[in-house]
Amino acid sequence: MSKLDTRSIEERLEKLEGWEYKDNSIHTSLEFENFKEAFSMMTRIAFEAENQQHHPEWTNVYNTLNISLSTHDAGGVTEKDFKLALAIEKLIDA
Ligand SMILES: C[C@H](O)[C@H](O)[C@H]1CNC2=NC(N)=NC(=O)C2=N1
Repeated sequence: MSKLDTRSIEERLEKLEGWEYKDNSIHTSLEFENFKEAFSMMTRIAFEAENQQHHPEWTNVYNTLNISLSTHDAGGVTEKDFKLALAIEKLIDA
């Protein structure tokens, strides 16, 4: 999977509300009602990540979740990151 250039990353980001490109990754920040809701969503995302064999870098503090996606093997952002980001958006909207 080859690394996408900045222009194609920005183009794809137009369809992903709340995501931005910085530090060679795409990022989002989510806020939930409480810790249980945040961790429940992390569990759902974890199963999806395992299915895709593509995994987030993330931090959780109480009700907040910060997610960064990049493809380590490619040294940047690839289609794999957008595939996982879209799946995360679907889980959030579900
Ligand atoms: C062999 C295995 O599929 C690879 O190590 C995968 C696992 N999950 C991964 N996740 C992410 N975010 N980037 C990778 O390059 C990556 N590589």
